[in-house]
Amino acid sequence: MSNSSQLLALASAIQTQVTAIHEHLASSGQAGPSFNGQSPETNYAGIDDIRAATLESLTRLHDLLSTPREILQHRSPTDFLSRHALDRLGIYDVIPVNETRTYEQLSATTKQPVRTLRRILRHAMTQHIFYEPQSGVVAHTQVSRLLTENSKIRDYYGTVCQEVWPAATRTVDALEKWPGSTQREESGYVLATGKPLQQVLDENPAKHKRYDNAMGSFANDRTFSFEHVIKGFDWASLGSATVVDVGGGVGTVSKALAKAYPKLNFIVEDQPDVVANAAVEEEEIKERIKFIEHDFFTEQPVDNADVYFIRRVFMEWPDDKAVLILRALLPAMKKGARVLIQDFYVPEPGACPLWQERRFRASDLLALALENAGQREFEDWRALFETAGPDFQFKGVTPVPNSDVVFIEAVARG
Ligand SMILES: C[S@@+](CC[C@H](N)C(=O)[O-])C[C@H]1O[C@@H](n2cnc3c(N)ncnc32)[C@H](O)[C@@H]1O
Repeated sequence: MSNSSQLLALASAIQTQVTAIHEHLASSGQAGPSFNGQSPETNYAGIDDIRAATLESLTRLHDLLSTPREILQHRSPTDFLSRHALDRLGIYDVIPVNETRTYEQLSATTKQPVRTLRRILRHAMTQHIFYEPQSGVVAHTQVSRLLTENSKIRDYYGTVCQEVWPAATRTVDALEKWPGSTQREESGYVLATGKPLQQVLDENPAKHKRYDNAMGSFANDRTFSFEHVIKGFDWASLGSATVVDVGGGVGTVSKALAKAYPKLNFIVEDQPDVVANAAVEEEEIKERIKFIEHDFFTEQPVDNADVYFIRRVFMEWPDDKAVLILRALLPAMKKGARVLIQDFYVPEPGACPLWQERRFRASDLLALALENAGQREFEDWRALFETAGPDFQFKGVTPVPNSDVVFIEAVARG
């Protein structure tokens, strides 16, 4: 296909895809997407795969039609400057979602000159954060409303601006200073702040709270929604089985699984201070969830479980430590017992839509900047189990439809 025919093919795909979206929205009585903060958010349930395919076609068409120079200009190092300023100046708190404010009113509240506020807000407006229904008057878009109403998402971007951004500016210095290091103490974050992230969080309760809240923002999205855990693996096929939730926090995920699968029993393991805050209130699952204190770098205390489930743990540890976590399971594992991991994953280049791959790779570099950590590709997961020892048989990586997550599976050879 010639390059210009490719443009036509993409345009035609977009026409078909958008027609399907339009028909779905019309038949479900929805007005369709709008940036206006007063409009309801569009519900794409049932057509999310078509929406994703449309975004892919659009991304490719947009990039193909951009000149090389424009491609370089698509992202600016100051993209986050206005978001950082809006967060720090508390602009979200001074414009109620159904109201408007003039720049003069905002100036009186924030003590910043009108011109500064105009520059910052008008930059943010190019990212659909606020808009001016008439010149000089600021109103909410759906994006600014989301940041105003959803404290978790706001805290996520607060963390991005105040922790990730400074770390990113020093990450290449760290790479030069400590080539190939995977130590948290040798990250861009440490060069930017003088301390590893965990220490900064431990010493600053407000930052800690914001960080924890930020992590919670993934609970309902394409990354770590419980729904992907519940539906993404055939738990029912295990029958009556025992699942050890290694590093399972206060058991939130085990509780959701226990409700969905009445034949499963769970043992949730975590550090003593976490287990101390864990409890099960619900009668229907109370008998099927136990908590124990366990350091996952030491030998696994629960013998002969069917599944050792490890979710959102490996993303925090470099390979040398991840291997230790895997090896600590082996003495307890019977033949055929599974290690089931749910974690971040980066597909091979081109194996998923470009807009999605950009997100995966951005989050990979985010982990590098903050903690010298990183996301793993297929080969990395396979190599991890290989290094952990011949007693593991790596089974592969299974994507969960309509999500950004995968299940990574291995069994004990016994
Ligand atoms: C990101 S959280 C994930 C929690 C849970 N698996 C989930 O998906 O919601 C990582 C968990 O690992 C636990 N953790 C960290 N170091 C640990 C260790 N050495 N032994 C056991 N748990 C640990 C933390 O306390 C935390 O609950």
